[in-house]
Amino acid sequence: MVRNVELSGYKVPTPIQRYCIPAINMGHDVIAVAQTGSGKTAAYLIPILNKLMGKAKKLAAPRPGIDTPVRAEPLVVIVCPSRELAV
Ligand SMILES: Nc1ncnc2c1ncn2[C@@H]1O[C@H](COP(=O)(O)OP(=O)(O)OP(=O)(O)O)[C@@H](O)[C@H]1O
Repeated sequence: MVRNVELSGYKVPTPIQRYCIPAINMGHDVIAVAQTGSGKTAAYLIPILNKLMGKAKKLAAPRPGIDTPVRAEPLVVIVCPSRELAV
């Protein structure tokens, strides 16, 4: 995960990321407010992706002919205040 963040060109976390990423990694719920362009998206997506990595089997939907029990369920809900931010 850290390597991929570095490959994205992110060398230093923004202030909102510095506070949010450790808190989310510890399992806390977070409500954060910061101005546009301050890096809020990565502040929640980096720890979310970190938690989801390695859980592909759990995320996979059941498929016909495959005996291994797998299930599909939402693990993350991201709420946006407008349609434009969601697309
Ligand atoms: N740690 C970082 N280092 C360098 N660039 C970053 C970092 N975090 C985010 N960025 C870049 O800064 C830009 C703005 O980030 P982003 O759009 O995620 O901010 P935001 O706060 O979510 O904005 P908005 O309020 O519009 O949703 C993007 O191009 C993003 O790739």
